[in-house]
Amino acid sequence: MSAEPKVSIHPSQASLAASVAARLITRLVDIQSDRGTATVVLTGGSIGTAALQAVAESPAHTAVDWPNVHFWWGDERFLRAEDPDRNAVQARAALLDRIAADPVKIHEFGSKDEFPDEDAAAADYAEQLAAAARAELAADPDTVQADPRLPCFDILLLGVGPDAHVASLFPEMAGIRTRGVTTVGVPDAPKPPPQRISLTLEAITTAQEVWLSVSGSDKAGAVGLALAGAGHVQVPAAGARGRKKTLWLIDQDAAQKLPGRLIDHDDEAAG
Ligand SMILES: O=C1O[C@H](COP(=O)(O)O)[C@@H](O)[C@H](O)[C@H]1O
Repeated sequence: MSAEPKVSIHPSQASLAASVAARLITRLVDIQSDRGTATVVLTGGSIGTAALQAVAESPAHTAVDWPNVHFWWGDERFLRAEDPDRNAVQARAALLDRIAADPVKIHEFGSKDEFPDEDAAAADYAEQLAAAARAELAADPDTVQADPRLPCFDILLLGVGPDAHVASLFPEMAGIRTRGVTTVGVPDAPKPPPQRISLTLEAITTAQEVWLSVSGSDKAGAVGLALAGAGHVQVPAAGARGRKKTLWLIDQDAAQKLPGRLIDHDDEAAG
């Protein structure tokens, strides 16, 4: 089960980041009003980090019950814990250190300070995820999990690289082909740093909602191919879909090669 992509186009990178932030705040409030807690999977990258900063700067963010939000990551760069290039370090500066998040619910990937290599850190994250899934089920036996090894991800945020990579799953490489596990160590990413850790595509597609945020003309080709229905091994972003919603939030520069049938400037269409 996966949702067909919907596309929302924004005039600029700044308005895109503000829109992602506003949507995220609104959805978290909605989810928490139903269930009390919410689970979001964060991304690194330019727009992902700008959107988190926009959340922190929005007066509306106080409507979210932040101590009851779980934060996971779709991928991480395998570096020392406080390296400024780590996605978690950037997310902390942009948002997590500025809200009342519960440290126990901030689930970072392990670092080079703790693990000998990216495979060991990936295995540890898979175990953290599985433990959270077990705890979720114990707290509410009616929880419907898409995969018993994973907690229910309400919203999973992704950026997209110019080569169409998502998380740290790069075209034609082993990570995007990996099946049967929830996380994967990436020893040889073409984008620095080479050592990374990522959720697998199977894990990403368990999310209820997958939101891909993309800005810039250098990514227009990747967006066009992904939305034209390319294969996920060549174009990983094409395979990133949510079970209930797949939402592409892009700016006009990234929309230049969008298949015509998908162009809809009415933002509500992607709601
Ligand atoms: O390295 C990464 O790149 C992608 C895309 O980043 P962007 O700066 O081109 O938007 C990001 O989604 C991923 O989390 C990150 O590790």
